[in-house]
Amino acid sequence: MRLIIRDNAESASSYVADYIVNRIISFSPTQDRPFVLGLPTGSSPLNVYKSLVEKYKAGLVSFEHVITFNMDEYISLPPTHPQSYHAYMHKNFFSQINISPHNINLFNGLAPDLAAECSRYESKIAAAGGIDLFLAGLGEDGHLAFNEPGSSLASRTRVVTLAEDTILANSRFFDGDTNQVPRKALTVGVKTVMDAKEVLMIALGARKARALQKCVEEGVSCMWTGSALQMHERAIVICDEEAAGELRWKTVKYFKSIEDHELDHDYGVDQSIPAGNSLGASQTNLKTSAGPLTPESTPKATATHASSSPISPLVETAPILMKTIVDPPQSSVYTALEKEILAQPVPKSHGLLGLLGASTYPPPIKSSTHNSRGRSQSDGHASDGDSEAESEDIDLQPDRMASRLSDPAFAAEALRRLTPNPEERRR
Ligand SMILES: O=P(O)(O)OC[C@H]1O[C@](O)(CO)[C@@H](O)[C@@H]1O
Repeated sequence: MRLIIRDNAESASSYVADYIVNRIISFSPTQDRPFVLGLPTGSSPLNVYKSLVEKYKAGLVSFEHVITFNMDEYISLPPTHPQSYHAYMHKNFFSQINISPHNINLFNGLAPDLAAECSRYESKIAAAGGIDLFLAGLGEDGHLAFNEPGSSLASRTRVVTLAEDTILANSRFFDGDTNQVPRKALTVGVKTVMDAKEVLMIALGARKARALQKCVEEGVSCMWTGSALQMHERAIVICDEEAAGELRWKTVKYFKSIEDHELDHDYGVDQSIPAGNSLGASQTNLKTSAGPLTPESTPKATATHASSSPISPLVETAPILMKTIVDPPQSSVYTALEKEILAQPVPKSHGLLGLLGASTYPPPIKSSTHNSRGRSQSDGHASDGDSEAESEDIDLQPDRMASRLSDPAFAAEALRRLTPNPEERRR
C-alpha cells in the first residue's frame, strides 16, 4: 500500500483526478476493451469529479469507452431523490462528461428483490471483465463502501444496515435530521473492492484522521474495513494533512521519502506513481507495468536498499528520542550536504511539521550528552520522564533521513532535530 499525503484537499483531489486520467489514457480503451471504473459518492470525491469534468472539457480525456460501477446506494430512496447516489452521480459527474448511459451502473435502491439486485450487480461486474480501478472514500468509522465495522473482509455485494456513526455523519446531507437518513443500503463487499486490479482511497479532513490511522498503521480488521487495502497489491491511499493528523511521524516521513525522485534514481528503481497537478507531469511518471507498487514487494528495490544504503528506508526506526538542535548550521556535526539543506530558508510553518508544531514535536528531552562527533550537549529541557534518555549518554546526530527528503524546507526542518545514533547505542 502506498500513502500519498498532500497539503490540502484540493491537491489531494487533483492528484486522484490526474491518476485516473492517466490510467484511462494509458489503457487506451475501446468499445471492445473498455476501462472499468468503480466510483464512490460522499463529500470526499466531489473535487475529483470536478477536476475530471474539467479535464474532459479541456479535451484531455474521454469517457466514451469507460464503464462505471458505483459502490453503494441507499435502499428506499428513489433515483430522483436529491440525496440518492443516482442523483449525486448524474449531477456531479455523468451529466457533464461523454459517458454512454449504457455504461453507467448504479444500484437500484427500489428493487423489489434486493438479493437479486446484488447478484445482478456482481454478475455485471464480472461480465465487464472486473474493475480496473476502484476509487473509494473512507467513512469516519473506517468503512470502505458501506461495509460497516464488523463486515466480513470476504463480503460481496449485499444489503447492509448502516451504523449509527454513518447515519449521524450522513445526516449532514439530510438537513441534519438523522431520521431522514435511510437505515439500509446496498453496497459492494470488501472482497468486491479487493478484486479490483487497483484501488485508490481518498481521505480528507480531520474527521477521517482516526479512521485513516487505524486503516494504515494498525492491523487488518473487520472493525475498520478500509484496512483491508493493506492486503491489496496495488492500493494507494491519498489524504490531506488534516486526515494524516493521527499518523505517526515515522509513517509520514517514510511515505514522503518514497516520493523523493532522487531516491528512485539512486537505486535505479521506479517507485513513482502519477503525481503532480499537471497532466503532462503525471504522464512522465506514469508506471504502466502491472508490477506491484510497493518497495517491500519489489525484491530488487529491497535488496539494493539494504546493500548500498547506510540505513535502509525500510527499517526506519522511530526517532524515539529527539532534541531540538541549538547549534548553528555550520557546526561540524553536519555533512556538506546537510549544511547545504540547512542553508535554505525555512518557513515558519511548513506542511505537516507546521501542523504537528515543529518546535515542540517531539517533546524536548532533558539530556547531558557527548556524541561521537566530539560535541557536548546540554539543553536543560525537561523531559516527561524517559529515564533511558536521562540516565545514559546518548549520541545525538542530525536526522539521517533528512537528506533524502525532496522538499528542502521539509528536509531542513528534519535536520534541525537530533536523533540518537542507533549504531552508537548498540555498543
Ligand atoms: O466522503 P464522505 O461524505 O465523508 O463519505 C465517506 C464515504 O462513505 C460513503 O458515502 C459510503 O460508501 C462513500 O461513498 C464515501 O466515500
